[in-house]
Amino acid sequence: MTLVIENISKKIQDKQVLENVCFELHQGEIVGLVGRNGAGKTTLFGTIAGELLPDFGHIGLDDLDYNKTTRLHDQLCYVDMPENWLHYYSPKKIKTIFKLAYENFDESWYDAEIKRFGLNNSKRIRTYSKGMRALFVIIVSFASRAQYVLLDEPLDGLDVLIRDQVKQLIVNQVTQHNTTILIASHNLIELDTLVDRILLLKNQTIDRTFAIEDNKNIKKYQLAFTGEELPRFLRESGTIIAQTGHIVTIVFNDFSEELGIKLAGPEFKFVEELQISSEDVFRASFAEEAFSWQQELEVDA
Ligand SMILES: Nc1ncnc2c1ncn2[C@@H]1O[C@H](COP(=O)(O)OP(=O)(O)OP(=O)(O)O)[C@@H](O)[C@H]1O
Repeated sequence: MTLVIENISKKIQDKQVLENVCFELHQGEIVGLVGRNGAGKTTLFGTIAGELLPDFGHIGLDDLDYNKTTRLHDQLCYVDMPENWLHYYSPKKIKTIFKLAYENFDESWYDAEIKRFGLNNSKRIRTYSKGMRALFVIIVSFASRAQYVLLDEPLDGLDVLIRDQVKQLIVNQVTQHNTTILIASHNLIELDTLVDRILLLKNQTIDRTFAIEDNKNIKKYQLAFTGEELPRFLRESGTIIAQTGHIVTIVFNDFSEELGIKLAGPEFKFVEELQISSEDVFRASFAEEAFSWQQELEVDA
């Protein structure tokens, strides 16, 4: 089964938030969704889940239209706490609601996890702390046993110990149930340890998809140049994410043998390849904005 997001466009109050968003999610994948604040991640989740109607485009599960096929609705779970009305209810009550909504709801697993994490079964979710709410969302979403689970900032507000447990829950869910999980997060370091690939939402659309593990062409270097000026080919072939005097940290999206030869030349005092992370790719994708802010700060100072 494949979830197909096809040409989704959405305007909110005359503002184009999403435009021609296209991607597919396959069974058993964990995929990250990243973007700047206000990029439209939550809007995209709401649109995929059918809470918001797209202006154009459609969400398909294989050949069927998700929004128009009611029997598909237990194949996807998105709980957008705290906005969701569910927060007025206790886990005990929510169980009865979810059992009606999700045919394969795993009651015994749900009860066991609520108990294991010490969540109060009779207290309304709105009285929970931020971290407890986040934990509850993950438990109820996974207990639905929906094929597709959308998690918006699932690790936000969780302490380190619970975070480790939650990451384990995510991995177990995929290995044991072949669930597909789409995770929106600003925590790129943690995403790197979880996801198979990352979708970058920029300029209202999926600007790029990347997988750090598989992509041997994305490289990060730290180097010191010898001359007065930064060698021009660096700016043309890479994105500088940090510079202090003659020392530069640069990300190459498409590293080649030819570039490797140039870096070994006399223009550089030292050249060292560094381990790349999604955070570096993110910085490189928004380098122009970061650079213009830096310039504004320097003018103000
Ligand atoms: N109900 C609304 N009314 C007006 N504007 C909205 C509404 N919901 C979202 N927007 C606007 O749509 C844009 C996308 O918002 P959204 O919450 O989807 O972004 P996001 O990527 O999830 O942001 P963040 O990372 O900060 O959570 C923003 O400019 C936001 O102001």
